[in-house]
Amino acid sequence: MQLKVQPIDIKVGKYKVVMNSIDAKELGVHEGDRVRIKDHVTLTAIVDFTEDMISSGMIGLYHEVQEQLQREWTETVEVEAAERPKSSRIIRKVMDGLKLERDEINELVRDIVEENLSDIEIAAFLTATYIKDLSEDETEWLTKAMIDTGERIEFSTSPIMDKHSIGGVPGNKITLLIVPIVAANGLLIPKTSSRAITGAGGTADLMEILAPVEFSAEQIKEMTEKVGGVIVWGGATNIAPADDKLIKVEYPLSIDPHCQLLASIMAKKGAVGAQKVVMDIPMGAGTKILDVKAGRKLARDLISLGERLGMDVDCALTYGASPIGRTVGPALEVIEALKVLETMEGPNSLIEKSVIIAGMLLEMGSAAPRGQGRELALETLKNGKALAKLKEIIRIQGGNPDITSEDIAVGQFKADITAPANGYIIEFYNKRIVQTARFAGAPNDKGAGVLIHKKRGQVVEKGQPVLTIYAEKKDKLKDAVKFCREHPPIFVEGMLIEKVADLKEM
Ligand SMILES: O=P(O)(O)OC[C@H]1O[C@H](OP(=O)(O)O)[C@H](O)[C@@H]1O
Ligand SMILES: Nc1ccnc(=O)[nH]1
Repeated sequence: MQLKVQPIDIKVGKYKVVMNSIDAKELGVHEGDRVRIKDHVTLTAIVDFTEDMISSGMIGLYHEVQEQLQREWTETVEVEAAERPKSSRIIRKVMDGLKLERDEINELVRDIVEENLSDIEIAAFLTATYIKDLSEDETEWLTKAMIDTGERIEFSTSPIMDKHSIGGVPGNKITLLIVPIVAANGLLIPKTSSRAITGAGGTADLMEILAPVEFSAEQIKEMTEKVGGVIVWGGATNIAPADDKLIKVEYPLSIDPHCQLLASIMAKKGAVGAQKVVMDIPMGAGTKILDVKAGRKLARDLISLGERLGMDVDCALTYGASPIGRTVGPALEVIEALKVLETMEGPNSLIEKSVIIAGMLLEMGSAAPRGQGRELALETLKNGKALAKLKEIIRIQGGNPDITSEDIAVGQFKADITAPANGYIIEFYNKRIVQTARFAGAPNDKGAGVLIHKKRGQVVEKGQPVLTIYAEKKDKLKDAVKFCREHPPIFVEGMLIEKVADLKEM
């Protein structure tokens, strides 16, 4: 079928076209099916429908397709129905709970990287693995395929250190302290982070307030060799490029399936050439890992996957049932982390967790004798060497090294959430805190988030502020306050959970 080209100058991150339903029917394609566009080059694209947007006889080409075809809009193209990629059958196999061959996993990852799969197909793959985990072999192949479809960094010195958190605990800004502590002690740590997955601010979202986070693999190597460390966004690099494409679909579902989490983290570590890695596994109610048993299993899986990739992995099971520190959301978290670096003033949960994990890295990298890593890490914080190193990292990434915690702006709209009764706070719901911060606009609105005044175990009086919500937009603040009122993130001893009068309502 010959169709006249209508350019649509929107980037959708995939080869996608819009067709009128009459033409689509004639061609025998449905939404989500593939068409082959034949011009001086041939490409396969995913079909979208919108009757009013495109008239019959025309085909809308999104930016990526136009770029590939390099044609003017007046021209026509030949369009024919195409088969779906083989990967959609492979995904079906995962949905049926069947084991995949290594070649199939390679093909699937290649199609993810080359944007040949729709978000619906990727969501089906992720959901299937959420319901039934991939085997150890499949997870190893997935990780290796993710590494092999991108660039790799090879350093000429060793050891190359790295850390990663599995996420799931709000306010986990520890990377901003750990990377400079480790680099200040002469070790190399090329840290790649993701943006928020289930939270309200990933490390990449935080670091972006201080400096650009988008660099090529080559630049990461160069910067790390110069100053000892970087904190960059993995998604901007061609390092394990499948990772961010999967995370983009995980984010709206708020899921991080076990095998995907392993592959996502370990592919990034493998691709930067990390040799000695510490994993932070936050545990407890409202986190990704509910108890010690599950935490130990994940630790074993991470260590064993590390062995398969030739990496030495140690794990820290950490307390995650309450947020780390007192802030959740990018700007608030950066302020809190900088204050600790500047003055050592800050919550113990943040300082202690950071120095313990930094200490483990210092010992693994032989920068501190066994048993003395924590002390050295604390000393590096106290004597200002960590702050000086963070400034070097900010400078080399192109940010302003003179920035202080005072310079960082939070959202101009704010509202307090007060205690509903007198008593001890006996529950603190992580997920509701994250949801509140997300309703307020985090992580995209950097100034949005939640400041926590009172934590679990503390006494409150009725009417006393427990949280302050910050937002950059008034409407978002309203949404966050409404959510918080309907789903209180804290529970004070003695509060009523629910009144039940009629069994029929249950
Ligand atoms: O949004 P949730 O799922 O909580 O966690 C995702 C965060 O956890 C990891 O932290 P880090 O890079 O080790 O500091 C990721 O890179 C990301 O920043
Ligand atoms: N799935 C993931 C969890 C935490 N960090 C990541 O990079 N990826």
